[in-house]
Amino acid sequence: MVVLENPALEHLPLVNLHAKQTPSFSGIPTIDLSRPNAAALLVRACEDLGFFKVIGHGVPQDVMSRLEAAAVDFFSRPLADKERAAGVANPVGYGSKKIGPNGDVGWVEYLLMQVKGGGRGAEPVSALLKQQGAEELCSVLEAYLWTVRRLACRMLELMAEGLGVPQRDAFSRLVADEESDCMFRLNHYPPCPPLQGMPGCGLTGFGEHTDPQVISLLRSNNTSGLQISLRDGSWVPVPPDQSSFFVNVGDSMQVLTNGRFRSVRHRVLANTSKPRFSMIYFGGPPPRERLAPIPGLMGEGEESLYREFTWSEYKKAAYTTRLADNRLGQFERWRGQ
Ligand SMILES: C=C1C[C@]23C[C@@]1(O)CC[C@H]2[C@@]12CC[C@H](O)[C@@](C)(C(=O)O1)[C@H]2[C@@H]3C(=O)O
Ligand SMILES: O=C(O)CCC(=O)C(=O)O
Ligand SMILES: [Fe+2]
Repeated sequence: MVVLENPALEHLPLVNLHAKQTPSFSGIPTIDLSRPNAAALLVRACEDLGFFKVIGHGVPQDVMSRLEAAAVDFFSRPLADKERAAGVANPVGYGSKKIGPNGDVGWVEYLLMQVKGGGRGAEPVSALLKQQGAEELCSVLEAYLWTVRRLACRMLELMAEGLGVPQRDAFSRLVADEESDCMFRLNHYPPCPPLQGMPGCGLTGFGEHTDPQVISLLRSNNTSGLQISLRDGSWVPVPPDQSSFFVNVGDSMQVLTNGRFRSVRHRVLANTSKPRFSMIYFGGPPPRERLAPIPGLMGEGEESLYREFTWSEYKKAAYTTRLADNRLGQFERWRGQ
């Protein structure tokens, strides 16, 4: 495996590892999708934390490990090869250290792809990859995206059921549509030695942020680094588990539930001894979709916390922000009144 070229550590953001702890935190909820109480537990986790771990998900282990192996192989190529094979990220393609267009950086290299129709192929990056000898990555990607999209829809249906929304596909239809704007990301965080002269500081792999989409499904290898933020602003580590999925509620889901589900802030710290590989499916709505609270969820006289906007407007606005910004803030109705 190659380590990122030109590390320039001094330009990467640091975090204080001695920051406030939360003694009362009872751990990341683990939900077994094969159990009959899954719908109620999903709702509780989305309301409390906006984050949970999923077991009994039905995605075959070999699909996950084959994709990881293909990703490890891709990231081990020379930089010029990776850039040629995927194009330089803008925003899709291969990126190293630079995240997004507005000056964010992290100790990470990645492959970001647009996913057609929620999970029916990662065009056009995969077309390029195929030409460049990454056939295994493309074929296993197809199988992975197909199963992970099904999993996303199943969880979104269970959430609707758990919330008592009569229309079972109220959320899932958004990521299942032919026009759905989903993305897929492979991240590689090389190990980073402890910072000399700065004890208690860690290097940021991927800075704190919320995901703009409806739902994100993350699978990683067994290397730690992911953290989530609780309501009091403290950070808690997420123990890695390569056989499970970790799911976060995105900004769009917070809007669809009028703030009942919480879009969780999360970040990744570089690990000092082992590389971390993660793969994340971001389920997003069709560009023209109007995002507003689901009517069946609104109490009598309840008003939307947000002014109405389309996913395409939200995504465009997101790309003018820095990672850590509160992207939903500018769409809140009562802001500044
Ligand atoms: C700094 C940025 C990177 C990002 C686009 C943005 O301007 C703000 C949102 C970022 C994010 C976070 C979740 C996903 O990783 C991502 C693909 C997304 O949809 O929004 C990234 C964007 C990116 O890396 O292009
Ligand atoms: O790589 C990870 O573990 C999380 C990355 C992430 O949050 C993202 O890509 O949006
Ligand atoms: Fe994220």
